[in-house]
Amino acid sequence: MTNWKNLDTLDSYKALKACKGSVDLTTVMAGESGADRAKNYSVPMAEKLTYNFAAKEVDDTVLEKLAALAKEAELVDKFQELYNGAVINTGENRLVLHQMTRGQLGEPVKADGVDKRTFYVEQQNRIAEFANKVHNGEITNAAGEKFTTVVQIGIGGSDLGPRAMYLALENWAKKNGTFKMDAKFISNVDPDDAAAVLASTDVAHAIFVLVSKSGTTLETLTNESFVKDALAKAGLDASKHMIAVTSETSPLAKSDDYLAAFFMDDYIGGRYSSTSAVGGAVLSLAFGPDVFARFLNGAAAEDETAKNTDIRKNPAMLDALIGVYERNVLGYPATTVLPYSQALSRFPAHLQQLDMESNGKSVNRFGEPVDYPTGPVIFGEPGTNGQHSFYQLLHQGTDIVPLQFIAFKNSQIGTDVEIQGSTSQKKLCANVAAQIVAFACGKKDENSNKNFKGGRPSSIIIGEQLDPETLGALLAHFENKVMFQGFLWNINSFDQEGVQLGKVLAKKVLAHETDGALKVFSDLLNI
Ligand SMILES: O=P(O)(O)OC[C@H]1O[C@H](O)[C@H](O)[C@@H](O)[C@@H]1O
Repeated sequence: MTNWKNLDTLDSYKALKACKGSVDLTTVMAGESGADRAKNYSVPMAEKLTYNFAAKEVDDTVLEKLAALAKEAELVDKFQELYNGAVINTGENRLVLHQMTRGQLGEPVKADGVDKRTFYVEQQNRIAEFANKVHNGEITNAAGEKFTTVVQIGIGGSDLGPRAMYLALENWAKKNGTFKMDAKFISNVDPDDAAAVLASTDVAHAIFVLVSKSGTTLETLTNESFVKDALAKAGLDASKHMIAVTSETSPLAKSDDYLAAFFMDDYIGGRYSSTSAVGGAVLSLAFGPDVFARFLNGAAAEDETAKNTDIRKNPAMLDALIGVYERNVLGYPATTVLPYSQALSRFPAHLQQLDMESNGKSVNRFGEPVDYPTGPVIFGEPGTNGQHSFYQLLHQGTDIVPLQFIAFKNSQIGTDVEIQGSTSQKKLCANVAAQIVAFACGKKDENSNKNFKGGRPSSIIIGEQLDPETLGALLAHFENKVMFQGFLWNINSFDQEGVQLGKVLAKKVLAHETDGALKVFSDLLNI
């Protein structure tokens, strides 16, 4: 059994605090020293990705102290307990098994009377069989015609991850001949979301995937009715156009309203569910089950790296430790994810939920207030778009915001043009390289308005090309990073009580059970 202790009680954390200010990026990232760091401060990930931390405010001494912290906080041992089936989600008294959807990292885990790895693989196989039948025309609409579009209805974890993954692989699949069906997504309870998606969809040839782990989410159930209404108006039988993905214990699980139902369970948090049936259904329908399997393999390979006790061989743990150093010792309140890849346009939105819903906590696993900052604010946009938007603050603003770049050597589609001696892909990569050094080193100017102080830390994950395996590895990296940070902060990263209050009050507003400010706002909004 491991010891769960608050970060500020650990001796290695106290030692780490003494390192504050010891690394000046404007100096160490300049000249030969910068070149050495760029070469050596790099850790291999799975699927030919590398995590490079040359431009972080660390040196060998800080790294030594981070390694001591990893050991004292028993990070790898805690991960081991997690994948061997301990009740890590103390708030909800649940196991945490999302890594098991992509592999068996440790001992078999039995829960609810079944072997959990077997259960997840069974669901994958059921989805694969269903998707193959849709693709080969064994499952069709009532007129015997093939389905051409899949529309996912879900919100939060039942939307963001699957949507980001779909967008990440859409062009890759088209280029590689594995694209099967267009996918669309309806998430918001704003009627304009469902109405606009439905208006652009040939509903007679669409299969809808209703995704809700709990089966009780207001937005999703409302959108289900919205879609059923549209299907009825088109003279179609909704039960022949809709499948469900839910947990076996949810109210949806036993309903006859669906063509088929696929299951996840309570041991997979919504924001960790992209590799479960939640992502599996839409991605297998859109790209084929083989592509989904390759995505899982990439995630599994990255999960294996997270078992390593050596911080130079465990990129997620190293990334997590540096993040906590930045948050708690250096005092940086936010971080930004900047993929230099248009395919990852919704990846930052997914990471917002993954990170902030997991680690936005003020009490530890035992319900006691913690005296130190926990999860940072996280936001992002693809580069180079972000450069023409919010980078001004990142370069010259009063807050230092650590940056997390992601870039690939090759584009997905391969169509490119050479202008002024370079392709667009080279221009994209040149920009990310330039930004790393610009942020770290800055540039002196006598005109203070044009002066760049530098000293702004960044990391970069570099890959060959964004494909199913690299995407899986990338996703697993961030999931595992968030998990390790939760361990360091001694918080439960797997529940989300903070989202409840607003939902309860919204119900009161709709029932007109309001007074005070709530009543006035209800009137102002004409509810
Ligand atoms: O999948 P569902 O049960 O419908 O939940 C959808 C989402 O809503 C909740 O409010 C939570 O904040 C999210 O963690 C969850 O992913």
